[in-house]
Amino acid sequence: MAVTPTAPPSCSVPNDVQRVGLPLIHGEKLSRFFQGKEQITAVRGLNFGINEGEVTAIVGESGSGKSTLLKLIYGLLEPDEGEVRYRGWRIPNPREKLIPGHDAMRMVSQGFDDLNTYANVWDNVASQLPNTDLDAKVGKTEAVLQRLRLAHLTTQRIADLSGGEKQRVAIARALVNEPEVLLMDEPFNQVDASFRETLQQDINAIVHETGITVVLVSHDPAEVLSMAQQLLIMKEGLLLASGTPTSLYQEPPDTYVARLLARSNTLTPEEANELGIQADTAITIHPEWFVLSNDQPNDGFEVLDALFKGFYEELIVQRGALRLHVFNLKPGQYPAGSSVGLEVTRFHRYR
Ligand SMILES: Nc1ncnc2c1ncn2[C@@H]1O[C@H](COP(=O)(O)OP(=O)(O)OP(=O)(O)O)[C@@H](O)[C@H]1O
Repeated sequence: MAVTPTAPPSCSVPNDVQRVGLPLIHGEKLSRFFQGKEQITAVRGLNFGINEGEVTAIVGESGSGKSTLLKLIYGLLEPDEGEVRYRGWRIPNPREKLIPGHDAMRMVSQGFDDLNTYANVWDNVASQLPNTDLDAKVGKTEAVLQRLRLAHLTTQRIADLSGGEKQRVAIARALVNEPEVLLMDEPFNQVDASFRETLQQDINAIVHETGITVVLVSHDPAEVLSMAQQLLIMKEGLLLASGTPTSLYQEPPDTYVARLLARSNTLTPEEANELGIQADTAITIHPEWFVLSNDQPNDGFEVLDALFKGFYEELIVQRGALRLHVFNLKPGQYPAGSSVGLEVTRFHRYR
């Protein structure tokens, strides 16, 4: 939903004029450089929109500019070019605001730096609220601790918690002020798979119940494919693509996106031809877009390795110079050294 006219926020920039009709968060020609021995381009020329009440994930390989973009959205860094707007109002930069960070947003950074290690869970969260209304302070703290499944840990010191529990406290601390936007840098980095799933479900439920907008950074898209409505894909400071996880997964706009989202196989036209596919440009075949069989003993691929993944295996197979990654849903059927026939059920052609 596009932004409609509103009064300026408490942290508005003098003389700024609201631009209506934009998405909730709108970035335009946004660039940020750092001075090292040489100039480092952290983000360059980004144009993007983030919708209200959705989860948006910024994904990309290490050093692609994800954290820098998150800090520019929050107002912790000043853009060198371009701007970011929230509800059509420009986000103040650190020179324009005494305590940097937009008033309607809260950020959970990597490494729990904001938590007071020697205080208990309750005090870490409650300290975010003023003492002007003590009943409200207690009620809100209790509610958010309950919501994040921390009610049984209120008297524990942060130092005695697991990484996953600390992450929940950091999120509770950010949410207790009822921000309109929650920004999170690698929120699932230090947590195991089963913990990650329940935390994702809890965040999704909070988005659903409160209408909060969530923007998170992840270097591993597999973590966020199921929870984000939009992905912003970064590479070397550029916004390479944006869209829904499904559309970007099924129809990747280029080979970087295909590799990032699906650990996909990228084949030259000559390699595609070896699989019986006529192509003028590179093609992509995701590892699950194959049917495996024992039917081609002379024309099969040699299994170089069978990597155990639980209910499936990732086979690394080779025929001549052509090497592929293929998923096998019947672990143990094609051990290393055996031969396997492959039929391609689907492939993606780049335009
Ligand atoms: N304060 C800084 N001073 C100098 N260079 C910086 C600074 N912050 C970021 N950079 C550089 O900008 C580029 C983008 O960094 P950024 O942290 O935004 O990437 P990222 O995608 O979040 O990486 P990661 O996934 O490894 O955290 C990198 O080359 C980084 O070294």
